[in-house]
Amino acid sequence: MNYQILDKINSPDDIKTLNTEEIKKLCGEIREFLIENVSKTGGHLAPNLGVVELTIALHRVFNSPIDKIVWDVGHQTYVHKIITGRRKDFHTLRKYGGLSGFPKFKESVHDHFETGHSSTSISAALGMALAREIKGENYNVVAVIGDGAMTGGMAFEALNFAGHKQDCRLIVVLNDNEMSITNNVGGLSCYLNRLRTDSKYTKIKKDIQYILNKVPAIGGKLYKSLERVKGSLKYLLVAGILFEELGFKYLGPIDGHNFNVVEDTLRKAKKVDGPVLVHVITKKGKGYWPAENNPQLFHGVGQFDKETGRVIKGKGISFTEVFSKSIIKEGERDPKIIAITAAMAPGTGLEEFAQKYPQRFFDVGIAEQNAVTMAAGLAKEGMTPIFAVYSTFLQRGYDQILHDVCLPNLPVIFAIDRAGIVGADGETHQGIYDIAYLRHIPNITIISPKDGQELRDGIHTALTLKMPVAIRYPRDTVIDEFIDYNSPGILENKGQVLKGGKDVLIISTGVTSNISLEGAQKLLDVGIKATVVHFPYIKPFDKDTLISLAQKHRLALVIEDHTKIGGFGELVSSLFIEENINCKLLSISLPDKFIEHGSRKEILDKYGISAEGIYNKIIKEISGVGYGKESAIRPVIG
Ligand SMILES: Cc1ncc(C[n+]2csc(CCOP(=O)(O)OP(=O)(O)O)c2C)c(N)n1
Ligand SMILES: CC(=O)[C@@H](O)[C@H](O)COP(=O)(O)O
Ligand SMILES: [Mg+2]
Repeated sequence: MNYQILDKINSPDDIKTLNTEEIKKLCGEIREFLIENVSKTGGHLAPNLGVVELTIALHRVFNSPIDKIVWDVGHQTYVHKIITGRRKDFHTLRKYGGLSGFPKFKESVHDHFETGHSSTSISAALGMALAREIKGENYNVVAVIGDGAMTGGMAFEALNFAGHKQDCRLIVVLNDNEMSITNNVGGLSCYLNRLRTDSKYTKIKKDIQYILNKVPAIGGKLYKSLERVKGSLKYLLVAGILFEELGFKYLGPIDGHNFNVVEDTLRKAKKVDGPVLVHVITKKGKGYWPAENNPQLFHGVGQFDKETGRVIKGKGISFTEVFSKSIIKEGERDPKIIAITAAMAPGTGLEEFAQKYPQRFFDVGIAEQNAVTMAAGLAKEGMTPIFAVYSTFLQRGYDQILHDVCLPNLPVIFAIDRAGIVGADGETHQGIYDIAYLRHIPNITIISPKDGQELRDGIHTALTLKMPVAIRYPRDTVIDEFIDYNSPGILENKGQVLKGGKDVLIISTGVTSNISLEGAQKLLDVGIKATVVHFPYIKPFDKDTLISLAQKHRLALVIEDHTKIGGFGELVSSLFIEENINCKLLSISLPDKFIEHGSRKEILDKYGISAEGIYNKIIKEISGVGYGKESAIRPVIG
C-alpha cells in the first residue's frame, strides 16, 4: 500500500518539517497502516491508535535520540517504531526473529528504556534525568505513562521523589484514556475523571471576574479581597492539585488528538525548570470504530477482519477458561471465596465471576503488591481469597508472598496463569521463573496440573488445604475433551506413571507431561520403552515415587518449560544426589538467558521442550559413549 506522507517518513527528522495539513494526513495514514498490519499480526492495536498525534508531537518537540523518551509498559510504541524507521519490518511484529511489541535497545537508539511491565517509566526517566544533572549535560527526559500504569505503586514512588527534586527537570506525560485493559479503577481514576470533566474551577473564576468587571466601583478592600479569592481558587480547585502538591507543575488537561494543542503544550513543558506533568486526554482505539467501541477487546488483539472488526478466534478450550468456570463453581459453593485481579480480569478469566459476584470481586488496578497483601488481610479475617495473576506479573509481589502470606501461613490461593513460555510478548512476559521464586518459600504448596481436569481438581483441592497455594498453568489450550466441573476430585500429591517402560525414565510436571508422552511414543517407534512419570505437585514433592522409579532405570530425563536455574529439574537432580540414585539424569529446560518472542510452539521447539527434543536427547545419549553391548539399552538404531 502506498502512503503520500508516511512513505517519506524514515526518521523523526522527517516529521519535523511537515505542516499541519501534512501532519493530519500522516495521522490518518499511520492509523490505516496500524489497522492493516495489526489485523494480520495481532497486537496492541487500541493503545497505539490512541497515541498517534501524541507520538508525532513528542518526536517533533523533542529531539530523540539526544532527548530521551521513555514509554511505560511499552505496548503503545508501534507509532514510535513506525516514525523511527521500523515501518518496513512491521509485518514481522511479534513474530519469531521479528520486531518486538515493546521497546528494545537492539532495535533502535530511539528506544531509550526497555519495558513490558507497567509503572516503570517515571522511575527510569528520573534516573536518566539525575544522571544528566550529575554529568552536567543538557537534554530533555520525558516519561510517557498511561492512566492505568499510573495506578501502579512504583509510579507514585517515583512521583514522590521526582516532585521533591525541584532542581531536576523531568517531563511526565500522562496519557489518560480512562482505560487500563478494562475501565481504569481507583481513586486516582476518579480524580483524573474530575480533571477531565470538572469545569467548576473555570466557572467560578469567570463568575468572580464578572463581578470584578461589573462593579469596578466597589472600591478598595472588597475589590482586593475578591481578587485574592480569585487568586486563591488555584489552591482550592486548581486542576492537577494532586500533582502540584507533589511538586509537579501541572499542564492540562488537553485534547490529545488536537495535534497543535499537544505540540504547543509540550513546548511549554520543555521550558519548565523543574518537574512538570502534562495531562493528555486521548481515546483508546481512536480512528477505528471496532476498537473505539471495544477498547478492551482491542487492547491486545489476535488477528481480525479489518472490515468487520471480527476477531479470528483460536480453537480449543484454554486453561484460563477452565479456571474461569472452576472459580464460578467454587464461588457458588463457598461464599467466602473472593477473587482478586490486578487490572487483568479478561486475561485471567475473572470477568464472569465479577459479574456474578460483584461484592466478592476486586480489581485493584496495576498493583500486584497491594493485591497480595490485601489477600493476606482477607485471609486473616477468614475469607478465602484467590489472586488470579500472570506468572510474570506476580514477580512484583514476591516480598508480599513471602512475608505477608507464607510467613504467617495465611490461606491465599495464587492462580498463576501464563506460566511457562507465553510467546508473542517475549522476554518481559515469559512465565518461566515462578518455580524458582516460589519453591524456596516455606509453607507454600505448588500445584502444576497437566490438563484441564487436574486444574479443576487442583483449584478445588487448593481451597480445601487452607494454606498458601500456587497453581500454575500455561497460555495454552487443554487436551482433555470433557472436564467435570460439578464434582471435582481431590488432586492427590502423588507421582503418576502415565506410561510404563524400562529403558528410560522421563520425569515432568504440568502440561510438559503431555510432551513427555509424545516423546515416549517417538522413542517406542524405534524400540525404546520409556516410563513417563507426571508430578502434579512441585511442593511438597512426592520424592518416594521418584526414588522408587529412578532406582529401576539406568537413564532418566527431566524436562520442564521453565528456566533451568531454580526449576523443577534442579529439584529432581538434588534428590538424585541426596538419595544417591545410580541412574544417569539428563535434563531439558530453558537456558539461563532471557527468552525471545515467537509463538509458544516455536520457542518450545527451539529449546528442545518437545517430543523431538526428548527423542534427540535420549538417542544422542544412547548412541554416545558408555552404552556398549553390556548396556541396559542396546543401540537400537544405526
Ligand atoms: C506489572 C504489570 N502488570 C500488568 C500488566 C498488564 N498490562 C499491560 S498494559 C495494561 C494496561 C495499561 O493501561 P494504561 O497504562 O492506561 O495504557 P493504555 O493501554 O490505556 O494505553 C496492563 C494492566 C503489565 N504490563 N505490567
Ligand atoms: C501489554 C501487556 O502486558 C498485556 O496486554 C499482555 O500483553 C497481555 O498478554 P496476553 O495476550 O497473554 O493476555
Ligand atoms: Mg489507559
